Amino acid sequence: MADRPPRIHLDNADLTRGHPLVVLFRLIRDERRRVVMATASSIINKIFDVMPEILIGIALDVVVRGEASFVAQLGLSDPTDQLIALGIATFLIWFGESLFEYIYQVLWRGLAQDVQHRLRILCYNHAQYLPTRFFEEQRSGNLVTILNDDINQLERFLDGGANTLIQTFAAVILVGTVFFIVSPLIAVVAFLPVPAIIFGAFWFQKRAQTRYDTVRARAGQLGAKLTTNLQGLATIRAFGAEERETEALSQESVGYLTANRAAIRISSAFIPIIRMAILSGFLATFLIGGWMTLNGTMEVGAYGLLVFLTQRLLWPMTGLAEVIDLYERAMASTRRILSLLNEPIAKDEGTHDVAVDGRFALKNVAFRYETSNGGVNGIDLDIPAGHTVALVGPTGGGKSTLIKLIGRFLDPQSGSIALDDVTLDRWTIKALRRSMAWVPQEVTLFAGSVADNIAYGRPDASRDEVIAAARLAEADSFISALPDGYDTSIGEYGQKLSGGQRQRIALARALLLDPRILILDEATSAVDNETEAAIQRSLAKMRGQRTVILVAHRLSTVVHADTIHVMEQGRLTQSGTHAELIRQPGLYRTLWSIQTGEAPRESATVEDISKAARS
Ligand SMILES: Nc1ncnc2c1ncn2[C@@H]1O[C@H](COP(=O)(O)OP(=O)(O)OP(=O)(O)O)[C@@H](O)[C@H]1O
Repeated sequence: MADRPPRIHLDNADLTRGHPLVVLFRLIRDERRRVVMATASSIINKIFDVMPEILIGIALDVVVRGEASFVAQLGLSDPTDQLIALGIATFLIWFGESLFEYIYQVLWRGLAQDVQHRLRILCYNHAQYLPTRFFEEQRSGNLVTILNDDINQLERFLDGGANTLIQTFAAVILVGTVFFIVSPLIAVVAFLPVPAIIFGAFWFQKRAQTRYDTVRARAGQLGAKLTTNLQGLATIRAFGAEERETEALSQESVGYLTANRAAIRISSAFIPIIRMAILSGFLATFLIGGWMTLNGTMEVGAYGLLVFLTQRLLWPMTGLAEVIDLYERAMASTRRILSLLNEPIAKDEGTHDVAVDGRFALKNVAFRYETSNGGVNGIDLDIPAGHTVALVGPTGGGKSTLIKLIGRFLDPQSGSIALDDVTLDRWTIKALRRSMAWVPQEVTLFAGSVADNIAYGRPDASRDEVIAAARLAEADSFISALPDGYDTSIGEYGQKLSGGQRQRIALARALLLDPRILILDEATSAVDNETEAAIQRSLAKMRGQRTVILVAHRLSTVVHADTIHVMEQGRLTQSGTHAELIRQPGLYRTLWSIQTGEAPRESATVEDISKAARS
């Protein structure tokens, strides 16, 4: 079944309602038959498991009472025949026990694997649709911990916990029945510790619960710190911060360790306490049964049977402690998993899904981040189809926020953004994603070949189409020079690609989509002059064919734009062509002077200026 793709519920509302355990069962509701078979195998195995004790009692009965024994009453009068029959029964019982142990192990552990597989895919899939804002507030390492660690905790519980619970319950019923048949008096005495054990288990569970919640939260923090540090290893090394970071990580690790110790102190106390309760039940059977046998009111075989069975009844209950321990850890993890699944996904309620022209109209758009005062305010902006529009301005001015709003990765809190006269919330997300291609500053390359990476948005693209896109992005010549050309593996070679080469692959990837709208988010900030010039040439070739929105710090990138908008403190403060802006006093002219190192000449052509800026 693990091969079957899991049923994905994007709307998890009805799936994740209720107690975590109920949610787990809901998750495997289509596996009812397997659960029933696994439960039956656990019970049958338990029946076989208590049989040897009964056989010991019967064997004692045979050797003590001979021809008057219980087995003799079944028709086997010769004690030797009785022993042989008992031997055969013992063999069959052990064989049956082993067989059903194998079956329940395979079934329960298989189910545990399926549950973890389904939850992992469900969570990952859900995470992909969460609003951008969620990730800006979460540390991604915490998400990795949920997807890995927390789901593994759950698997550990399901692996053996369900079986232990069922078998303990079955043992109480089975052994209790035998006890009541043989001696109701001893049955009552032997069962006296059971309520104490169950009470103890619940007492323990209550105390353990909060401690395990802390353990899981600490595990999330530790995972987040580890991920951040491993990703930023180059920076740590460059600043010689290794010792400081080891100390910081050690503090997180100590936090996790301390939380675990608190949980361990509670969980370790359970078995010794339960052992004392078991001792009282065992002693009662031992003494009262012995006294009754001495008095002749109980057979030796029955006495032996009860003494052995008390162990069978009470000892497995110590296993409850371990199960409750696993259960508490698993439920703490499940609560974290469910809190992720209950995060509302980004709204996709639009229905408009037609070919896109690429015309934007923003009216009085405002957006403010909850966790800072940053954002954008009062944005009025028209972007005609096929125009190249640039956003420039100081850091923190709101450029990235604005393009996230245009791409509908964020929704404005007031005002409206329309694409081709239809507000963004009325478009399907699919249509928006299909029409806009992004070239980010930080390029992510995935495992696979260079060609696979260029074709990431259109896996069905032919090799010719991939090469054409690479040519347009001026990436073809360096890709052809790689050891295996377009088939060069990114896994083996990715680290060796320069920032500029990665950037050109990203541009090719975007161009292969042939989007109506191309968004370059500081795509040229960190690249060499040659790559910047190459990207400029690519953009020049597609002028008028698609709407291009580019965010840039380097003004040389934007001189050719049809309109340049300057953003400061979340507002648009200047708009115009390069030639217009350079002539007016304002931030653009100041930035230009700083970047070129000279005051602009009014007669300078765009090409002159561009050259000056790049030199
Ligand atoms: N995820 C976030 N949570 C809270 N505040 C944010 C977040 N992202 C940005 N901000 C704030 O919003 C404001 C605008 O940021 P934004 O990233 O849009 O500016 P920018 O012009 O793109 O800057 P840069 O040129 O440095 O990329 C800043 O004050 C920033 O601190």
